[in-house]
Amino acid sequence: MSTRQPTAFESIPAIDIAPLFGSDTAAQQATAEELGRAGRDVGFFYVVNHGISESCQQALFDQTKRFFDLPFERKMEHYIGKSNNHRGYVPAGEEAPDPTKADAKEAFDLSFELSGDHPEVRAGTPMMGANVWPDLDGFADDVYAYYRNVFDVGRALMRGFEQALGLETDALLGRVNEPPSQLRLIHYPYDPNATDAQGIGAHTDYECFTLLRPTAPGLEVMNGAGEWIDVPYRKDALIVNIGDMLEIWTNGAFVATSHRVRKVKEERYSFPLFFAADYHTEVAPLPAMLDDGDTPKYEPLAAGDHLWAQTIQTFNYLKQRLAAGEIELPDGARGAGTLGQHARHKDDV
Ligand SMILES: O=C(O)CCC(=O)C(=O)O
Ligand SMILES: [Fe+2]
Repeated sequence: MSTRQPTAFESIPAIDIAPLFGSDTAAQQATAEELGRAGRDVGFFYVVNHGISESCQQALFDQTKRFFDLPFERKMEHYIGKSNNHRGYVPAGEEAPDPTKADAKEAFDLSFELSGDHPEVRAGTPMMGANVWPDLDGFADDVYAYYRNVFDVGRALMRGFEQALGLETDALLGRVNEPPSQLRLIHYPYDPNATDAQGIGAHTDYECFTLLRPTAPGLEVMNGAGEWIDVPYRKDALIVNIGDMLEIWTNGAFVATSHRVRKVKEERYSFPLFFAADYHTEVAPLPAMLDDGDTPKYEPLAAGDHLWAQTIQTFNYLKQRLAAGEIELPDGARGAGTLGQHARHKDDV
C-alpha cells in the first residue's frame, strides 16, 4: 500500500477550536483549514479552547485515582472478562497488542451507554450496551459527564473535518449516532525499577480519531522520516490524532500516525476517547476524496467489526473465548496492527 506519509515534522501544531462552537463562519472555515493541514501533514495536533471545564477534568482525574488506588481484588470485581460487552477493569498484562512485550498499564473501559432494550443490544451486537460502574460515590456521574463533553468536542471536530475536506454536511458526522466510542481511563504506575519498560507500544488507533487528555509527558509520535518526536505535556489542551477510519475515508489524505508512550518518572494517567463511526458503517474511501482517475487505496472496512476484531486479537480474555469457540472473528477481520501507517513502520520500531 503506497499511501502518503506525514511530513518530517519536529513538533505538533496547536489549534484554537473556539470558532467551531461559534457562529462566525469565516473563522470556522479558517479553523477547519487548520484542521485539514494538521490531518494531512502530521496526523496529530493539540486543540485548545475546547470548552471542557477544569472542574469536569479534575473530577475525572480524582475519581480515576480513587478507583486505581483500590486493592486489586476490589478492582477485579469489575474485571472486563466478566462483562459481555467489553466494559470494566483491565488489569496489567490483560491487553497485549504485542504478546512479546507487556505494557506497563492498567485501565478501566467504558463506552457509549445504551440500555438493555436498545435494538442493538437485544441483537447482541458486540461491545454495545450498558457500562459497568464501581460502587464509588459520584464515579459514574463524574466520568460520564466527561464522556459527554469530550464526545461533543469530537462531534465539533468531525464537522470541522467535513468542512476541511470539502465534504457535504453529515458526510462523516451522519455516520456517528450511537457509535462504539470507548473512553479508557489508563493508569501507568510509577515503577523506578522498570526503566526500559514501555508504557504502551507503537500503534495507530482504530477509529476516526482520538481525543486524549494525559496528566503527564510520555507520548511520542512518529514523523514521516521515521523519528520519534516528543509531544510535550500541555495542561490546557487535548491531543487529537487521526485513526485508521479517517485515513481510509480520506483515501490516505489524512494520516493515522503511529504513536507510543515511553516510561516516565512519574505516575501517569491518560484518558483517550476513541471517536468511532456507528457499528454498521462501512468505511471506504469516499467518492468525493477520489480525484479523476484515482483508485481507492483501501478495502472497505465494517467499522464495528474492525474494532471488535482488533479487540478480540489483543485482549487475553477474548482470545480465550475465541479459542473456546464462544465467539468468532468477524468475516474479513484484519490482523492486529496490519493497517495504515503503523503496518508500514512496524519493522522500524
Ligand atoms: O496514554 C497515552 O498518552 C496514549 C494512549 C494511547 O495511545 C492509546 O490508548 O491508544
Ligand atoms: Fe493510541
